[in-house]
Amino acid sequence: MVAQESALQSLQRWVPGLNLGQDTICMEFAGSPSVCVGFLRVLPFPPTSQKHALSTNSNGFVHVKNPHLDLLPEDILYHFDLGTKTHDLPSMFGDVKFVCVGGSPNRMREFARFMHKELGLEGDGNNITDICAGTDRYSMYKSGPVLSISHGMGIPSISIMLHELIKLLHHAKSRDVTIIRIGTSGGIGIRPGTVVITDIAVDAFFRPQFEQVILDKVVVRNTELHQELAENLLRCSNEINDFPTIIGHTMCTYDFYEGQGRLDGALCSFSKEEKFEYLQKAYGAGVRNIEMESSVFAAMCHLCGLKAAVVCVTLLDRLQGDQITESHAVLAEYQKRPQKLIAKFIRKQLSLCT
Ligand SMILES: O=P(O)(O)O[C@@H]1C[C@H](O)[C@@H](CO)O1
Ligand SMILES: O=c1cc[nH]c(=O)[nH]1
Repeated sequence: MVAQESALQSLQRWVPGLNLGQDTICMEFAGSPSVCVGFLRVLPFPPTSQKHALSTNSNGFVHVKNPHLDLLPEDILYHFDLGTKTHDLPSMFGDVKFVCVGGSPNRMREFARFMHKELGLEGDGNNITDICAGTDRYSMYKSGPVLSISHGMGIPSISIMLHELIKLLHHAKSRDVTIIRIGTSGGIGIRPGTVVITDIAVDAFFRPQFEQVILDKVVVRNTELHQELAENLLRCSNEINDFPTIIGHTMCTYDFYEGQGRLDGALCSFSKEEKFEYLQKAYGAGVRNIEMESSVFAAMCHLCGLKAAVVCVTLLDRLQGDQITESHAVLAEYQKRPQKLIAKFIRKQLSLCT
């Protein structure tokens, strides 16, 4: 009990306003020693400035927070079909400055081709090869300093990819990396085709946190994204002036159907009225879109010192319906919007445009 109290006191120094309770929950913070204490209840919004101070990474390298890694003779990144002994990761990835991730392998290949052209790289980019061709779990393409990777659907899939990606960037000694998820989502109360830049990812209870079960404990992780990066991206979109873009909260769910309040799944255990009440409540809490990866993405990037953003286009307004009824051509054009925005941002960062 004595040890627990002193850990709690030290946590309170990091997070003023931390509330003690009887829940079996742990809270982790970027930049702190690996703090994990039982019997805590945490307030949802530790002050922003404090959290950024905690995650500041002075040398620009990507943090891995796992002391066991140093003991491995070789690190096999199994789902990428890459490894520290079989591949020269620093020469393959040491120059990476931007990592863009999204659910679909085809979308991420198209993005890599698009970036190849946007960066004025040699050739037409059409013969760009999948670095992870030895596995069909994920696809990975590299266009100059831009890495483009697919992550599949949902939290478990993107989480596995991120563990291996963060280790890859660490082994490669990549520095000052910005990572952006470019995806699709369902909007709430906004015009389909609107691009939402996430300020904070929230769970299905609208709490800005991600809960990860580790051994027999629930560990609560912060899901705030990089606010300055979000505002910078919004400015880029205003300059393009081609499609509506807003900053808002993104709700991350474990399911596309019942988990997102849809009435059209194989199962549905609630009424139409309950669905609307829930979505209106989400809107009232600041949620403007729903997808399935942002919370773990924000949490892992924050802990590892990666500057991260989530930029998702909305395919429909969930207050108007559940089914995605737009034509393939319209959906394809919508999916291109986050890509155009990120291309503009990267070009600006590399001083390739004003
Ligand atoms: O990046 P994508 O477009 O795959 O993200 C959303 C969330 C789920 O993965 C999927 C559901 O259709 O789309
Ligand atoms: O409604 C939607 C559309 C895309 N992706 C989601 O997760 N939900």
